[in-house]
Amino acid sequence: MWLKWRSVHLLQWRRVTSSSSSSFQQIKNLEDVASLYQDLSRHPNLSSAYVGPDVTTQYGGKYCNLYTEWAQRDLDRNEQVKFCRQYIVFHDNNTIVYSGPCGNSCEIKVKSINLTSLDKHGKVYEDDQFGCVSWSHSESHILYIAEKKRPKTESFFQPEVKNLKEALSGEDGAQKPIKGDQFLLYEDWGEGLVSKSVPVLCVMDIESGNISVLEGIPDYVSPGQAFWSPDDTGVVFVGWWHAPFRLGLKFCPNRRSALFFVDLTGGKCEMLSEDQASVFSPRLSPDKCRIIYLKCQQFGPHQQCCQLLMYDWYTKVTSIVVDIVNRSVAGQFTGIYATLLASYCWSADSRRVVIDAVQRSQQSLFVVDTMSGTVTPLQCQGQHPPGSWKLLTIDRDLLVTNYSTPNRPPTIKVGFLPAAGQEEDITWVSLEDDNDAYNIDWCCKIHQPPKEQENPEYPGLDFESIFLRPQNISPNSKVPLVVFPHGGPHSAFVSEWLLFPAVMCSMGLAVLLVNYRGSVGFGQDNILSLPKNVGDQDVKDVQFAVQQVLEEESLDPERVIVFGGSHGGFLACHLVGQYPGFYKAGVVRNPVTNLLSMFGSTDIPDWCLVESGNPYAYPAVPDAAEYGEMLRKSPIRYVSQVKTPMLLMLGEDDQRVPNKQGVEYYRALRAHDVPVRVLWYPGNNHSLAKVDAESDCFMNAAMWIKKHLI
Ligand SMILES: CC(=O)N[C@@H](C)C(=O)N[C@@H](C)C(=O)O
Repeated sequence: MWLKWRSVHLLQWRRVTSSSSSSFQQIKNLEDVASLYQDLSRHPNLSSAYVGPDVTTQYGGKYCNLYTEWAQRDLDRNEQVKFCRQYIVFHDNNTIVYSGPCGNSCEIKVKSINLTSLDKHGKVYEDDQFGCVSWSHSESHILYIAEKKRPKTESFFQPEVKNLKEALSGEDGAQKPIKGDQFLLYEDWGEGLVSKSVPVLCVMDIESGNISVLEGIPDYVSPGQAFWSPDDTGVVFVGWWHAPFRLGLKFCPNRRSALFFVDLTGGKCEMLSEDQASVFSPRLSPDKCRIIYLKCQQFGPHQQCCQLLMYDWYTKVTSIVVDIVNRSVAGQFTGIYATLLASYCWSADSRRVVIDAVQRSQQSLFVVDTMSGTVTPLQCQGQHPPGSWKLLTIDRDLLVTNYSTPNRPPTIKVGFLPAAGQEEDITWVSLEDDNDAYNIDWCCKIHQPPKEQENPEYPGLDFESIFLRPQNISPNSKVPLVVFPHGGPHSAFVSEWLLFPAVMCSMGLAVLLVNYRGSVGFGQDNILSLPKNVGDQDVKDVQFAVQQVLEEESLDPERVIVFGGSHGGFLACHLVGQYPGFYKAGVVRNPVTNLLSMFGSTDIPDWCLVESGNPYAYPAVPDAAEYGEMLRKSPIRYVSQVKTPMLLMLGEDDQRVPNKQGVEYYRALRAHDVPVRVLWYPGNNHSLAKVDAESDCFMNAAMWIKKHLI
C-alpha cells in the first residue's frame, strides 16, 4: 500500500550500479533475466529542466537553482514514477564554479486547479503536439489549450424534467440538450491523441481566476503550440488543417499547418507562414523580435529533413536559416530531423539557437547562427565517450542536456555556451556522479549496399547499424544475435541508452540495431529512396547488414533472432518470409502485415499509399492497381514461406497499426502450421509502453528466444 495521504514523499535517488550485472555469462534462468530487467529498468530518464533566477549571495557569489524532472519505471507499483530533483549551480555567467544536487528527490504529485469544473471547456491538453502552458510576458495571464466544450445531448426518450431553479423561476435553461447527437462521432487526431478533436486556446487571468476561450481562430484549423506575442496583445500559434478530415499527427509532422497570430485587441487572425506546407515548433527569441520554427513538405514521407525558418516580428520577413540537406557527407552536418525544438533554445543575445539533431546514428548538439546560417557542432565527444546528447533547455546561456550511450544510462550535463566562434571550448559539468558503463562493447558499422542493391534514382547511398555485444566472453564463443530494424520507417536508432538491447546484451546476446536506407539523419535523399521500395530495399539492407556483421564478428549464424515493432515488425515479418529458416525466432510488436487492409483502418492511410509508392490526396480512394501495389509490398504475401516461430504482441487500443493486422498474420501463420503465440495488451496503444505491458513484452520475448534457440 502506498502513502497516498502525503501529497509529496521523498524518493531515494536510486543509483543503480552496473557491478551486480557485470558478469556476462549466458543467463538461462528466467528468474535471473527478470532480476536483470528489474535492475536495468530502474535507471531514471531525464525528461525536462528549468533554470531558476540568479541569486547573489552576501559574499558576492552568484548561483541559480536547476529544477529537473525524471521518470523511472517502478515495476512493483506498475507505473512510471515522476520525480523532481534540484541542483545548485554557482557560476560567473561563463563558467560553472561549483555545482551539485541539493535537497531530496521528491515525487511529483501535480496540484491542480479544476479548470474543467468551471465548464468553459473540456479536458486540458497536456500532450507535446498541441499542449502548452505559456505565461504572458507581464505574468498576469496563463495561456493553455483544452478541448472545446461540447453541446449537451440527450436521448429522444428523455423525460422532460425541469431543474428546480428553472421550475421556481419559470424560465427555461439557456442551453437545451440536443436530441439525436448523443452518439455523434467526434473525429480525433489519432494515435496518442485520442479524444482530442477540437482544441481551443484558453486564457486564465491569474488575479481574478476568470477564464476566457479565445475567439477569432479560423474554424478550419486546430490550434496548438501557442505563446504570447511580444507585446502580450495577442497569441502566436500553429494551426493544423482539419478539413476535410483529421489524419494521425503523432510521428507525422508532415500535416498541413501554418503559423498564425490572433490579435486579442481586434480579434483579427493573420497567417504568418505559407499555407501549403507543414510548420511546427515556433520559439520566440529572448528579445522578443524573432520566431524560429521548423518546416517540412506536406504529405510525402512522414518524417523528413526540415528547414529552420526565422520570422522577424517587426519587418514581417521570413528567411531560411538552415536548409534541407539532400546528401550526407562524412563528418559534415546532415540536416535537421526533429518534431520539436527544445522549449528554450535561444542564446541570451538572441542571435544563436541550439538544436539537437540526429546525425547518422548519433544525436548531437549544434549551434546555429541565425544571421549567417552557420551550423557549428558543440564540442561533446572529446570530453566524453561517443554517445547521444539531447538538449533540455538553455537559459541565460546555461545549457542543460541529457547524455547517454548504449552502455551508460542517462545523466545530466550542464555547460555555458561559449561566445560565437569558440563553441569548441565548451566545458561540460556532470551534476551527478557519472554512471559506470555496463560491460557492453558497442560500435557503429557503415554498410555500402552492393551494386545490385543500389537504388537507381538515388545511387551511392550508404547506411549504418549500431552493434552491441557482451564484454568478457571467451574469444571463441559464438554469440547469438538479435536483429532490430526500427519502425517508422523514417526514424532512426541513435547511440543512446536503450533498455531492451542493454538487457539482452547483459543476457549474453549480441544486438544489431539497423538504420537501413530511408532512416532519418542521413540526408533527404536517403529518406526519399525508400517509399515505393518498402518490403524490398529496406529488407535487403537489413539482411545485408546482418551478413556483414556475421562475417566480421564472432557470432553464431545458426542463432539469429529478429525483433521489430510497427514498420520494424513489417520488416521482421518480411525477413522471416523472404529468408525462410534463417531467423530462428521472430518477435514482433504491433506489426504492419498488410498495407492494403491497413489503409481502411489506420489513422494514417496516407502512409500506406506513400510508402507503397503512390501520392496521397484527401479524396483518394485507391484504385485496383494501387491496392495491388500495397498488397505486393506487404509481408503477408510471403507468409507461405515462413518457417520461423513467431511471437506477436498486440495493443488493444492501437489506432496506428490496428491489432487486426497482427490477427490477420496470426491466422495465416496458423494456416501454414508455423508456431505462433499472440499476446494481447488491453489498455495499451501502439507503443505498448505501460510498465506492465513493456516488462511482460520483454520477458515473453526472452522466453521465446530461449525456447527456440536451444
Ligand atoms: C509513421 C508511423 O507511425 N509509422 C508506423 C507504422 C511505425 O512504424 N511507427 C514507429 C514509429 C514505431 O516504432 O511505432
